[in-house]
Amino acid sequence: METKQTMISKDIPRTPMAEESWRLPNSVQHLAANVQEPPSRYLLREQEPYGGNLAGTKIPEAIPTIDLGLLSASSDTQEANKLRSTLQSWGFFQVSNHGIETSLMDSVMSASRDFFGLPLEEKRKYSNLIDGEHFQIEGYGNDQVKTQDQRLDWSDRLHLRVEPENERNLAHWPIHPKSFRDDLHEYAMKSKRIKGEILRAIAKLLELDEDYFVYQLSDKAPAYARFNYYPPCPRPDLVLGVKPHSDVYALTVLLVDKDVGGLQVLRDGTWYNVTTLPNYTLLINIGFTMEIMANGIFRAPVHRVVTNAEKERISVAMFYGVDPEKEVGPIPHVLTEEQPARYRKMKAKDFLFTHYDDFSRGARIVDSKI
Ligand SMILES: O=C(O)CCC(=O)C(=O)O
Ligand SMILES: [Fe+2]
Repeated sequence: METKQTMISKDIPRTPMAEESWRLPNSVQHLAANVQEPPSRYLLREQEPYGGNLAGTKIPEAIPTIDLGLLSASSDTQEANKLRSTLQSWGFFQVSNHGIETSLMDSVMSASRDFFGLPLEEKRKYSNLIDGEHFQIEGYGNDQVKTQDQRLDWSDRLHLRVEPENERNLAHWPIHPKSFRDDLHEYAMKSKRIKGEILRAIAKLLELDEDYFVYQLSDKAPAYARFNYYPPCPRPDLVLGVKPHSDVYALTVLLVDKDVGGLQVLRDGTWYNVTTLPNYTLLINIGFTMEIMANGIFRAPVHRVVTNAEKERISVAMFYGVDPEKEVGPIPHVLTEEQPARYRKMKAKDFLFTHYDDFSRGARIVDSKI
Protein backbone atom coordinates (compact mmCIF):
# COMPACT_ATOMS: atom_id res chain seq x y z
CA MET A 1 0.00 0.00 0.00
CA GLU A 2 1.23 3.49 -0.78
CA THR A 3 2.20 5.59 2.17
CA LYS A 4 0.76 9.05 2.71
CA GLN A 5 4.06 10.64 1.74
CA THR A 6 4.42 8.86 -1.57
CA MET A 7 0.82 9.55 -2.49
CA ILE A 8 1.33 13.21 -1.86
CA SER A 9 4.66 13.57 -3.54
CA LYS A 10 3.26 12.40 -6.89
CA ASP A 11 1.32 15.63 -7.17
CA ILE A 12 4.15 17.95 -6.34
CA PRO A 13 6.37 19.24 -9.10
CA ARG A 14 10.02 18.54 -8.30
CA THR A 15 11.73 21.37 -10.14
CA PRO A 16 13.60 23.71 -7.77
CA MET A 17 11.64 26.66 -9.19
CA ALA A 18 8.43 25.02 -8.11
CA GLU A 19 9.75 23.82 -4.75
CA GLU A 20 7.23 25.80 -2.77
CA SER A 21 4.36 25.46 -5.20
CA TRP A 22 2.47 23.22 -2.76
CA ARG A 23 1.77 26.38 -0.79
CA LEU A 24 -0.31 27.76 -3.62
CA PRO A 25 -3.65 26.06 -3.74
CA ASN A 26 -5.63 25.68 -6.90
CA SER A 27 -8.96 27.13 -7.68
CA VAL A 28 -10.93 23.97 -6.90
CA GLN A 29 -13.61 25.04 -9.34
CA HIS A 30 -11.09 25.03 -12.18
CA LEU A 31 -9.40 21.90 -10.93
CA ALA A 32 -12.80 20.19 -10.87
CA ALA A 33 -13.36 21.10 -14.49
CA ASN A 34 -10.10 19.45 -15.49
CA VAL A 35 -9.61 16.28 -13.50
CA GLN A 36 -11.33 12.91 -13.39
CA GLU A 37 -10.07 12.12 -9.91
CA PRO A 38 -9.36 14.56 -7.08
CA PRO A 39 -5.61 14.84 -6.38
CA SER A 40 -4.50 13.03 -3.23
CA ARG A 41 -4.19 16.29 -1.27
CA TYR A 42 -7.99 16.42 -1.21
CA LEU A 43 -8.60 12.85 -0.13
CA LEU A 44 -9.65 11.98 3.40
CA ARG A 45 -6.94 10.11 5.23
CA GLU A 46 -7.39 6.96 7.22
CA GLN A 47 -7.59 7.71 10.91
CA GLU A 48 -8.74 11.25 10.34
CA PRO A 49 -10.50 12.64 13.41
CA TYR A 50 -14.25 12.81 12.76
CA GLY A 51 -13.65 11.61 9.22
CA GLY A 52 -16.23 8.83 8.89
CA ASN A 53 -19.76 8.45 7.53
CA LEU A 54 -19.57 10.96 4.69
CA ALA A 55 -23.05 9.98 3.53
CA GLY A 56 -24.33 11.21 6.92
CA THR A 57 -27.29 10.05 8.96
CA LYS A 58 -30.83 11.31 8.48
CA ILE A 59 -31.60 13.89 11.09
CA PRO A 60 -34.30 12.51 13.43
CA GLU A 61 -36.16 15.82 13.75
CA ALA A 62 -36.27 19.12 11.91
CA ILE A 63 -33.69 21.69 12.97
CA PRO A 64 -35.77 23.98 15.24
CA THR A 65 -37.13 27.20 13.77
CA ILE A 66 -37.21 30.28 15.94
CA ASP A 67 -39.51 33.16 15.20
CA LEU A 68 -37.41 36.29 15.67
CA GLY A 69 -40.47 38.50 16.20
CA LEU A 70 -41.63 36.32 19.07
CA LEU A 71 -38.11 35.93 20.42
CA SER A 72 -37.66 39.66 20.87
CA ALA A 73 -41.12 40.16 22.42
CA SER A 74 -40.26 40.26 26.11
CA SER A 75 -43.50 38.51 27.09
CA ASP A 76 -42.69 35.39 25.13
CA THR A 77 -40.81 32.69 27.00
CA GLN A 78 -41.60 29.85 24.63
CA GLU A 79 -39.21 31.00 21.86
CA ALA A 80 -36.52 31.77 24.46
CA ASN A 81 -36.86 28.26 25.88
CA LYS A 82 -36.64 26.84 22.38
CA LEU A 83 -33.49 28.86 21.80
CA ARG A 84 -31.94 27.57 25.01
CA SER A 85 -32.70 23.97 24.20
CA THR A 86 -31.45 24.20 20.63
CA LEU A 87 -28.22 25.91 21.74
CA GLN A 88 -27.70 22.94 24.04
CA SER A 89 -28.57 20.27 21.50
CA TRP A 90 -28.13 20.74 17.74
CA GLY A 91 -26.39 24.08 18.09
CA PHE A 92 -27.98 25.19 14.80
CA PHE A 93 -31.40 26.75 14.40
CA GLN A 94 -33.33 28.32 11.58
CA VAL A 95 -34.89 31.72 11.92
CA SER A 96 -38.21 32.90 10.55
CA ASN A 97 -39.75 36.37 10.64
CA HIS A 98 -36.22 37.73 10.25
CA GLY A 99 -36.84 40.66 7.96
CA ILE A 100 -34.68 39.60 5.00
CA GLU A 101 -36.89 39.35 1.94
CA THR A 102 -36.66 36.25 -0.22
CA SER A 103 -35.85 38.52 -3.16
CA LEU A 104 -32.75 39.83 -1.35
CA MET A 105 -31.58 36.32 -0.47
CA ASP A 106 -32.16 35.39 -4.08
CA SER A 107 -30.11 38.36 -5.30
CA VAL A 108 -27.23 37.60 -2.92
CA MET A 109 -27.19 33.98 -4.05
CA SER A 110 -27.30 34.82 -7.73
CA ALA A 111 -24.66 37.54 -7.37
CA SER A 112 -22.46 34.91 -5.68
CA ARG A 113 -23.15 32.39 -8.43
CA ASP A 114 -22.33 35.01 -11.08
CA PHE A 115 -19.10 35.91 -9.33
CA PHE A 116 -17.90 32.31 -9.17
CA GLY A 117 -18.97 31.91 -12.79
CA LEU A 118 -16.50 34.59 -13.94
CA PRO A 119 -13.30 33.57 -15.72
CA LEU A 120 -10.47 32.68 -13.37
CA GLU A 121 -8.38 35.74 -14.37
CA GLU A 122 -11.25 37.99 -13.34
CA LYS A 123 -11.71 36.29 -9.96
CA ARG A 124 -7.96 36.32 -9.34
CA LYS A 125 -8.10 40.13 -9.35
CA TYR A 126 -9.49 39.64 -5.85
CA SER A 127 -7.02 36.94 -4.88
CA ASN A 128 -6.23 36.28 -1.22
CA LEU A 129 -2.60 35.79 -2.20
CA ILE A 130 -0.62 39.02 -2.35
CA ASP A 131 1.79 38.92 -5.32
CA GLY A 132 0.42 35.47 -5.94
CA GLU A 133 2.02 34.03 -2.81
CA HIS A 134 1.48 35.75 0.56
CA PHE A 135 -1.76 34.77 2.19
CA GLN A 136 -4.15 37.38 3.52
CA ILE A 137 -7.47 36.77 5.20
CA GLU A 138 -9.58 38.69 2.68
CA GLY A 139 -10.15 37.89 -0.94
CA TYR A 140 -10.83 35.03 -3.33
CA GLY A 141 -9.11 31.69 -2.98
CA ASN A 142 -8.74 28.86 -0.49
CA ASP A 143 -7.46 28.35 3.02
CA GLN A 144 -3.87 29.10 3.75
CA VAL A 145 -1.71 26.08 3.01
CA LYS A 146 0.73 25.78 5.88
CA THR A 147 2.20 22.33 5.47
CA GLN A 148 2.86 20.05 2.56
CA ASP A 149 0.63 17.27 3.86
CA GLN A 150 -2.31 19.50 4.78
CA ARG A 151 -5.50 17.99 3.46
CA LEU A 152 -7.33 20.53 1.33
CA ASP A 153 -11.03 21.30 1.14
CA TRP A 154 -13.04 20.95 -2.05
CA SER A 155 -14.26 24.53 -2.13
CA ASP A 156 -13.31 28.04 -3.14
CA ARG A 157 -14.40 31.13 -1.33
CA LEU A 158 -14.53 34.87 -1.30
CA HIS A 159 -13.94 36.36 2.12
CA LEU A 160 -14.78 40.01 2.74
CA ARG A 161 -14.73 42.23 5.77
CA VAL A 162 -18.09 43.97 6.09
CA GLU A 163 -17.77 45.56 9.54
CA PRO A 164 -16.76 47.95 10.89
CA GLU A 165 -18.19 49.62 7.82
CA ASN A 166 -15.40 52.18 7.63
CA GLU A 167 -12.84 49.39 7.49
CA ARG A 168 -14.25 47.72 4.43
CA ASN A 169 -11.61 47.22 1.82
CA LEU A 170 -13.54 47.74 -1.38
CA ALA A 171 -10.59 46.65 -3.49
CA HIS A 172 -11.62 43.11 -2.53
CA TRP A 173 -15.29 43.62 -3.33
CA PRO A 174 -16.11 42.39 -6.84
CA ILE A 175 -17.38 44.89 -9.38
CA HIS A 176 -18.90 42.05 -11.42
CA PRO A 177 -21.70 41.25 -11.30
CA LYS A 178 -22.72 44.89 -11.03
CA SER A 179 -25.21 44.33 -8.24
CA PHE A 180 -22.72 42.50 -6.01
CA ARG A 181 -21.65 45.38 -3.77
CA ASP A 182 -25.11 46.83 -3.26
CA ASP A 183 -26.61 43.43 -2.57
CA LEU A 184 -23.94 42.60 -0.05
CA HIS A 185 -24.28 45.97 1.64
CA GLU A 186 -28.02 45.61 2.02
CA TYR A 187 -27.76 42.02 3.13
CA ALA A 188 -25.07 42.91 5.69
CA MET A 189 -27.25 45.67 7.17
CA LYS A 190 -30.18 43.32 7.60
CA SER A 191 -28.10 40.44 8.86
CA LYS A 192 -26.63 42.78 11.48
CA ARG A 193 -30.12 43.35 12.86
CA ILE A 194 -30.65 39.61 13.14
CA LYS A 195 -27.33 39.34 14.94
CA GLY A 196 -28.47 42.00 17.43
CA GLU A 197 -31.73 40.24 18.19
CA ILE A 198 -30.09 36.91 18.77
CA LEU A 199 -27.34 38.38 20.92
CA ARG A 200 -29.95 40.05 23.09
CA ALA A 201 -31.87 36.82 23.47
CA ILE A 202 -28.70 34.87 24.39
CA ALA A 203 -27.77 37.54 26.96
CA LYS A 204 -31.20 37.19 28.54
CA LEU A 205 -30.84 33.40 28.70
CA LEU A 206 -27.62 33.90 30.63
CA GLU A 207 -29.30 36.49 32.87
CA LEU A 208 -26.98 39.20 31.67
CA ASP A 209 -27.85 42.74 30.80
CA GLU A 210 -29.79 42.53 27.52
CA ASP A 211 -27.17 44.52 25.62
CA TYR A 212 -24.16 42.74 27.07
CA PHE A 213 -23.12 40.97 23.86
CA VAL A 214 -24.32 43.75 21.59
CA TYR A 215 -21.88 45.96 23.47
CA GLN A 216 -19.11 43.35 23.27
CA LEU A 217 -19.66 43.06 19.52
CA SER A 218 -19.87 46.73 18.65
CA ASP A 219 -17.42 49.47 17.54
CA LYS A 220 -14.34 47.70 16.33
CA ALA A 221 -15.92 44.26 16.22
CA PRO A 222 -15.23 42.56 12.91
CA ALA A 223 -17.84 40.94 10.72
CA TYR A 224 -16.87 38.92 7.65
CA ALA A 225 -18.93 37.62 4.78
CA ARG A 226 -17.70 34.34 3.43
CA PHE A 227 -19.07 33.12 0.10
CA ASN A 228 -18.44 29.40 -0.19
CA TYR A 229 -18.45 27.70 -3.57
CA TYR A 230 -18.46 23.90 -3.75
CA PRO A 231 -17.97 22.55 -7.27
CA PRO A 232 -19.31 19.10 -8.10
CA CYS A 233 -16.83 16.50 -6.93
CA PRO A 234 -16.23 13.13 -8.63
CA ARG A 235 -15.54 11.44 -5.25
CA PRO A 236 -18.01 12.66 -2.64
CA ASP A 237 -17.23 9.47 -0.72
CA LEU A 238 -13.62 10.55 -0.18
CA VAL A 239 -13.55 14.34 -0.25
CA LEU A 240 -14.93 17.01 2.07
CA GLY A 241 -16.08 20.46 1.00
CA VAL A 242 -15.11 21.90 4.39
CA LYS A 243 -13.38 19.90 7.09
CA PRO A 244 -14.95 19.47 10.55
CA HIS A 245 -14.78 22.67 12.55
CA SER A 246 -16.62 24.99 14.86
CA ASP A 247 -16.84 28.59 13.78
CA VAL A 248 -14.41 30.77 15.63
CA TYR A 249 -16.27 34.03 16.05
CA ALA A 250 -19.22 34.64 18.36
CA LEU A 251 -22.13 34.17 15.99
CA THR A 252 -22.74 32.96 12.42
CA VAL A 253 -25.68 33.72 10.15
CA LEU A 254 -25.60 31.22 7.31
CA LEU A 255 -27.59 31.48 4.10
CA VAL A 256 -27.81 28.04 2.53
CA ASP A 257 -28.62 26.84 -0.93
CA LYS A 258 -32.21 25.70 -1.29
CA ASP A 259 -31.52 22.91 -3.77
CA VAL A 260 -28.31 21.26 -2.70
CA GLY A 261 -27.55 19.90 0.76
CA GLY A 262 -24.13 19.16 2.15
CA LEU A 263 -24.00 20.65 5.62
CA GLN A 264 -23.63 18.08 8.39
CA VAL A 265 -23.66 18.61 12.13
CA LEU A 266 -21.98 16.36 14.68
CA ARG A 267 -24.03 15.30 17.67
CA ASP A 268 -23.01 12.62 20.16
CA GLY A 269 -20.47 11.26 17.69
CA THR A 270 -22.87 10.98 14.72
CA TRP A 271 -22.86 13.16 11.61
CA TYR A 272 -26.39 14.28 10.72
CA ASN A 273 -27.41 15.79 7.39
CA VAL A 274 -29.01 19.20 7.72
CA THR A 275 -31.98 18.94 5.39
CA THR A 276 -32.51 21.50 2.66
CA LEU A 277 -35.84 23.22 2.41
CA PRO A 278 -37.73 24.46 -0.63
CA ASN A 279 -36.96 28.08 0.32
CA TYR A 280 -33.81 29.87 1.24
CA THR A 281 -33.02 29.29 4.87
CA LEU A 282 -31.10 31.30 7.39
CA LEU A 283 -29.31 29.06 9.84
CA ILE A 284 -27.73 30.45 12.97
CA ASN A 285 -25.05 28.97 15.16
CA ILE A 286 -22.69 30.22 17.79
CA GLY A 287 -18.92 29.99 17.51
CA PHE A 288 -16.09 29.44 19.98
CA THR A 289 -15.96 33.03 21.11
CA MET A 290 -19.51 32.73 22.44
CA GLU A 291 -18.91 29.24 23.81
CA ILE A 292 -16.01 30.63 25.84
CA MET A 293 -17.91 33.68 27.04
CA ALA A 294 -20.80 31.42 28.10
CA ASN A 295 -18.28 29.10 29.80
CA GLY A 296 -19.50 26.15 27.75
CA ILE A 297 -23.17 26.45 28.82
CA PHE A 298 -23.76 26.75 25.08
CA ARG A 299 -21.43 24.88 22.75
CA ALA A 300 -20.30 25.87 19.28
CA PRO A 301 -21.55 23.02 17.08
CA VAL A 302 -19.02 21.01 15.11
CA HIS A 303 -19.98 20.86 11.46
CA ARG A 304 -18.56 20.03 8.05
CA VAL A 305 -19.69 20.13 4.45
CA VAL A 306 -19.73 17.11 2.15
CA THR A 307 -19.53 17.32 -1.63
CA ASN A 308 -21.96 16.38 -4.34
CA ALA A 309 -21.16 14.51 -7.54
CA GLU A 310 -23.56 16.39 -9.79
CA LYS A 311 -24.33 19.80 -8.45
CA GLU A 312 -22.46 22.87 -7.39
CA ARG A 313 -23.43 24.42 -4.07
CA ILE A 314 -23.16 27.91 -2.63
CA SER A 315 -23.50 29.22 0.90
CA VAL A 316 -22.96 32.66 2.37
CA ALA A 317 -21.82 32.89 5.98
CA MET A 318 -21.72 36.10 8.00
CA PHE A 319 -19.34 35.79 10.94
CA TYR A 320 -19.60 38.20 13.87
CA GLY A 321 -16.62 38.53 16.20
CA VAL A 322 -15.35 40.72 19.00
CA ASP A 323 -12.72 43.46 18.78
CA PRO A 324 -9.40 41.61 18.29
CA GLU A 325 -7.79 43.67 21.07
CA LYS A 326 -10.42 42.61 23.61
CA GLU A 327 -9.88 39.77 26.03
CA VAL A 328 -12.19 36.85 25.54
CA GLY A 329 -12.91 34.67 28.56
CA PRO A 330 -15.82 33.28 30.56
CA ILE A 331 -18.08 36.07 31.78
CA PRO A 332 -17.65 36.28 35.58
CA HIS A 333 -21.42 36.50 36.01
CA VAL A 334 -21.97 33.00 34.61
CA LEU A 335 -19.36 31.38 36.88
CA THR A 336 -20.34 29.57 40.05
CA GLU A 337 -18.59 27.34 42.55
CA GLU A 338 -19.97 24.30 40.74
CA GLN A 339 -19.20 25.78 37.32
CA PRO A 340 -15.74 27.39 37.56
CA ALA A 341 -14.06 28.80 34.45
CA ARG A 342 -13.45 26.06 31.87
CA TYR A 343 -11.49 28.31 29.53
CA ARG A 344 -8.75 30.77 30.13
CA LYS A 345 -8.79 34.35 28.99
CA MET A 346 -6.98 35.33 25.83
CA LYS A 347 -6.87 38.30 23.54
CA ALA A 348 -9.33 37.70 20.72
CA LYS A 349 -6.59 38.03 18.10
CA ASP A 350 -4.30 35.49 19.80
CA PHE A 351 -7.17 33.08 20.05
CA LEU A 352 -7.96 33.50 16.36
CA PHE A 353 -4.37 32.81 15.46
CA THR A 354 -4.31 29.58 17.48
CA HIS A 355 -7.61 28.52 16.04
CA TYR A 356 -6.62 28.96 12.39
CA ASP A 357 -3.40 27.12 12.99
CA ASP A 358 -5.31 24.17 14.46
CA PHE A 359 -7.93 24.30 11.73
CA SER A 360 -5.36 24.00 8.97
CA ARG A 361 -4.07 20.83 10.65
CA GLY A 362 -7.58 19.47 11.04
CA ALA A 363 -7.00 19.49 14.80
CA ARG A 364 -8.80 21.01 17.79
CA ILE A 365 -12.24 20.12 16.79
CA VAL A 366 -14.15 19.39 19.89
CA ASP A 367 -12.47 18.74 23.13
CA SER A 368 -9.42 20.82 23.78
CA LYS A 369 -9.76 24.10 25.58
CA ILE A 370 -7.79 27.20 24.78
O1 LIG B 1 -21.52 25.78 3.44
C1 LIG B 1 -22.04 25.59 4.53
O2 LIG B 1 -23.20 25.17 4.65
C2 LIG B 1 -21.26 25.83 5.81
C3 LIG B 1 -20.00 26.61 5.62
C4 LIG B 1 -19.23 26.76 6.88
O3 LIG B 1 -19.31 25.98 7.78
C5 LIG B 1 -18.35 27.93 7.07
O4 LIG B 1 -18.16 28.71 6.12
O5 LIG B 1 -17.82 28.08 8.20
FE1 LIG C 1 -18.62 26.84 9.65
